[in-house]
Amino acid sequence: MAMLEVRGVEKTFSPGINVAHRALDGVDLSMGAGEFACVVGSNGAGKSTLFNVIAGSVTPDAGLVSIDGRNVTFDPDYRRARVLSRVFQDPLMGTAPSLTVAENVALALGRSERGGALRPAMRREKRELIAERLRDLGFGLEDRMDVPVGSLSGGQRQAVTLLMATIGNPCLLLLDEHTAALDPAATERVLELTDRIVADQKVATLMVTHDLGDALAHGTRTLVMHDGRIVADVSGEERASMDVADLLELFRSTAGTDLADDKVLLKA
Ligand SMILES: Nc1ncnc2c1ncn2[C@@H]1O[C@H](COP(=O)(O)OP(=O)(O)OP(=O)(O)O)[C@@H](O)[C@H]1O
Repeated sequence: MAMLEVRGVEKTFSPGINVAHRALDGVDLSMGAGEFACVVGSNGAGKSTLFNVIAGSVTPDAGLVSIDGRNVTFDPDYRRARVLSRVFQDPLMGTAPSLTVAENVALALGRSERGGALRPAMRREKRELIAERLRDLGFGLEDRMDVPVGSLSGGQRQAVTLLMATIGNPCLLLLDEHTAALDPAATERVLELTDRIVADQKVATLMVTHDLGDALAHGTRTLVMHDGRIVADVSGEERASMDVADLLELFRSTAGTDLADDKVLLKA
C-alpha cells in the first residue's frame, strides 16, 4: 500500500485578483514505504506549497492527500504529527536550542518530564538508549549529550534533528532543503546519514534540493516540478544512467523552458 497518495491537488493563492497564481496545478504522486524521492524545480514551481499541503499547513482547493491509507486532506498539521515529520533548512526549527542534546532527544522520545525536572529525572536507561541512538548517527554526539543543541555545528544539529524526526518511526519524512545551510563536507555527511536512516526505517521520504547532483545521487526517484506540476518522475535504470546535463535536458524537454532556479547547484 502507498504510504503517501496525492491526487489532483490544486492550490491557487489570492484567487480572483490580478496577481492570483496557481501554485499547484493538478499534482499526482504516490510513494511506497522506503521510497526516497528528491524534488527539484524552477523558482516558484510549487515545491514548498506541495510540502505545505502534505504537512497540513496549507489546505488545497481541490484533490486529496492520504497518508498510510487515511485521507488527511482537511486534517490540521498537528493531527498529522504522529505519521509525518518535517526537517527544515534551519536546524533550530526542529529543536529547542537551549536544551541539551539528550533533553531534545528525550523530548522527541515523548517519555520525559517537562521543563527543569527533565535533567535530574532522566533515568540511566533512558540516557543509555539516547547515547546508543546518538552513537549510531556517527557524529560523535554521544560525547556531547549534555551540551545545548545551539552550541553544536550545523551538521551535528541536523544529525540530531534527523534523529528526532525519525525516532517515532513516522510513515513519511519531508526534508525541506535540510542541507542548504551546510558546508559541502557537512552536507555529504548529513546526506549519507539521511540515506542510512531512510533505508533502515523504510520511511517514505521526499527531499527538496537545489543540488541537481544530489537529486540524482541520493534516493530512489527524482521528481521535477515546474509551474505547479510534476513534469518528470525518473527512477530505476533511466535515473541511474543520468547525469546533471541529462537532468537539465529532461527539464527543458518536459517543461518547455530552461531550468530557472537562482539557488541551483550543478555539481555532477
Ligand atoms: N502564502 C502564499 N501567498 C501567496 N502566494 C504564495 C504563497 N506561497 C507560495 N506562493 C506562490 O506560489 C508559487 C509557488 O511557490 P512555492 O514557494 O511553493 O515554490 P517553490 O518551488 O518552493 O520555489 P522556490 O524554490 O523558489 O522556493 C509562487 O508563485 C509563490 O509566489
